[in-house]
Amino acid sequence: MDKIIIKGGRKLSGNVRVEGAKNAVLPVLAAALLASEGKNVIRDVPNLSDVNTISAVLKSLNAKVEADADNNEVTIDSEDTLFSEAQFEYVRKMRASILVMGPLLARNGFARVALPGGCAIGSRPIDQHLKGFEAMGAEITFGHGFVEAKAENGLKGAKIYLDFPSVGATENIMTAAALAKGTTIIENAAKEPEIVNLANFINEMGGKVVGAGTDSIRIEGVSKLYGTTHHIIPDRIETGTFMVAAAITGGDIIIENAVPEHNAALISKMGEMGVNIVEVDEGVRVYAEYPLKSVDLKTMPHPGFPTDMQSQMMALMLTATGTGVITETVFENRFMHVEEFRRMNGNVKIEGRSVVLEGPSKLQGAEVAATDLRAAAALILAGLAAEGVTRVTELSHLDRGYVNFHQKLEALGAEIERVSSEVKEGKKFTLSN
Ligand SMILES: CC(=O)N[C@H]1[C@@H](OP(=O)(O)OP(=O)(O)OC[C@H]2O[C@@H](n3ccc(=O)[nH]c3=O)[C@H](O)[C@@H]2O)O[C@H](CO)[C@@H](O)[C@@H]1O
Ligand SMILES: C=C(OP(=O)(O)O)C(=O)O
Repeated sequence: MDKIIIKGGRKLSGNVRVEGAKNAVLPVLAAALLASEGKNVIRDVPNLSDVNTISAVLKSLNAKVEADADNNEVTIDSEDTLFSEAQFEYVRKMRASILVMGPLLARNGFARVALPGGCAIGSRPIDQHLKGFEAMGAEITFGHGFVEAKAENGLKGAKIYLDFPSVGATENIMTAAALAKGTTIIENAAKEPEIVNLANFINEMGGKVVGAGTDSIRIEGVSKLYGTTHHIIPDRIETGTFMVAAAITGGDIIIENAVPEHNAALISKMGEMGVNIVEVDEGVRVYAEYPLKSVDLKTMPHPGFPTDMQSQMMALMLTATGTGVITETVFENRFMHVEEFRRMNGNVKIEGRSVVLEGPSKLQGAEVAATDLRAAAALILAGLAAEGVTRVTELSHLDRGYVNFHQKLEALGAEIERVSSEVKEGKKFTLSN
């Protein structure tokens, strides 16, 4: 079992470059299945375990997938007839596997996908995805742990109002509608930058999608889509995580490839805390000096504050002065990391869907376990600011969404290493509590 070991107290400085966005590449690789002629070449693909998982799903569906990890490129050839079933072994590993449902339904008129079930951050139902498919004429059935959608006479365009601007439902409905007969309108659609990225990709394949990035998306179905070359947008959550890394250490770093407009809510909140974030030619510069002051924040669908930055901001707020309240409105159970922060002497308690922080906490290094992807990053961030040594385990979560996270932090001056259980600790530097 790997662990990351951090000796806190170093200010970070220098430049770091963010990768292509995990949450943009997963729907794009699934949507590549829509092309029945020509190959799709996807560029700026991050080398993540989730990308390996979605690639395995595509292969299991009879697509040919070639990864060139050195050049961050994946090529997908989905010209042959596709199989219609996505197995539990993939969906269990990664919920985003459900995103093949829209493209399969569009291509084959049938899709059978293992039900994803809940995960560490909440129950995460898919009713809004299915409501969209049903409105387009699919019949939905459940059995033996699978959900099936069948549209024997093909999908028809429809007007769909989402109860909540679900990212996944918006993506799945967009891809299903791309090859449907007629026009589909998604109202109360998700507005995340990753939705715009997916709409651009569908259009590059020859589709007709307008309105992505607003709450009303219009998709005119076309009869065929063609392989193309597409670039993935930079990862706004990796960007945000490095913004917090600079701030929590009182450091000064430049994040290359960052797109500030994608992180407006985060930049505004960090600004309220006293962190300086300025646009520079390469991306953004982030610098901070203690003491930071605590704020209140509430996670919301984009352009609100992103739930995927909630745990990292909690780490930062632990080091800030005053009382802060974080309210999670997107997922019902995304506070598993709170107990781990308490093990690090964090003064934080859960009150319903909020946590209350009384700061600053004098963070102490401890052994902690990552409970989900962003919690993994947040615990490492807390370790950068803690007194003594922090050991973070359960790193499979981290590897889903961050490329070379500890190497990037080390290059910025952090005292950090990753060891596997077979290797003795303290290879690079002397670690003691
Ligand atoms: C691969 C990917 O892009 N993952 C992101 C995506 O997840 P994902 O697409 O799963 O997130 P959604 O926006 O769909 O989910 C948000 C909320 O809506 C609920 N819901 C969703 C669909 C549905 O049919 N019914 C329903 O009730 C979910 O349980 C959750 O409480 O957006 C989330 C919200 O920004 C991010 O945290 C995830 O990192
Ligand atoms: C929750 C996340 O991802 P997923 O939806 O893939 O679980 C995330 O990226 O923080």
